[in-house]
Amino acid sequence: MKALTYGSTLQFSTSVGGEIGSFNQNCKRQQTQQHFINLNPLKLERHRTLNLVTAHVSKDSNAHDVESGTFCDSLDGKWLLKAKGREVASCLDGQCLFLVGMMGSGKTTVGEILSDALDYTFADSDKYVEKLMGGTSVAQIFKESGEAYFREYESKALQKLSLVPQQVVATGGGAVVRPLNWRFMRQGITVFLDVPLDALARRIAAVGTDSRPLLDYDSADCYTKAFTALSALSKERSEAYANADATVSLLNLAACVGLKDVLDITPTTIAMEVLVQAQKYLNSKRR
Ligand SMILES: Nc1ncnc2c1ncn2[C@@H]1O[C@H](COP(=O)(O)OP(=O)(O)OP(=O)(O)O)[C@@H](O)[C@H]1O
Ligand SMILES: O=C(O)C1=C[C@@H](O)[C@@H](O)[C@H](O)C1
Repeated sequence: MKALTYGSTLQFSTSVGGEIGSFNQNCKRQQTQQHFINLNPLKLERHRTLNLVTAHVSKDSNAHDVESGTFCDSLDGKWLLKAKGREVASCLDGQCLFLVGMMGSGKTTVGEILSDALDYTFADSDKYVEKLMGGTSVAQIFKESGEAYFREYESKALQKLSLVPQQVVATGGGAVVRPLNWRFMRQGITVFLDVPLDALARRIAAVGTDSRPLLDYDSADCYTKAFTALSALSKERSEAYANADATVSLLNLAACVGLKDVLDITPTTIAMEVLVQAQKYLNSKRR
């Protein structure tokens, strides 16, 4: 049996039913190539005891999965995410969590997972704008009425959404540029999903640029036009994204879980890191 040693960096500390358990992920692979998941037996609610001391990782097949963070998508990983979610929800005390980041950074995908972990509802500000506009798509609004018009409605959407407690909100990629929007987002906490441009362009090229009007402007191949437009937008917006209360850097996270390609990090692993960073921020505010 292989085992993983989890020592630091990704710290999933859970407090459930009064008992504390900790899940520490050591990013540095042991010289010996020995892997060992060492988790304290966790006393669960309803007196169920989950013994997470060992995760059975077969020699050949599953070791890579664990190292790559797929562990987080296992049953134990999902349980840990839920436990962490409860812990962070109690610190949030009903405040919303706003995800900010470039188009394709995973705000919707990760946001839905987070809402489940926190027992929050999920809202997508682009979808909210479409609802306010009687079902007209964002791409159509850009085409028919222009970006400035869309931005007005985006601010209205964020204002409305900021009034509803216990929500995870996936914001539009450009929401950060308007100071007014920060007033609404500051009602809750903001987390920036920082994804390298090349990875964003590869993701977007896989689904096409049709629904993302700011990227759909010339006849170059999908990857090139996405990369070119994202680079320009990212330059304009990097300072604004840095205003977020916490940042999840996919580059750091990939290094941490021993992955070469950030696109191999699962949404559940990213969601866990959002919770870890959000909690760090909330704790620092308390001090
Ligand atoms: N960690 C991930 N692993 C694999 N695919 C992902 C991951 N995160 C996002 N994706 C995929 O990337 C694409 C973009 O993700 P998503 O829609 O969540 O991003 P977004 O930040 O909400 O984008 P936008 O601001 O443009 O609406 C989707 O096709 C989604 O399935
Ligand atoms: O980055 C942006 O400016 C945008 C991102 C999308 O979420 C949409 O809000 C819209 O396509 C504009």
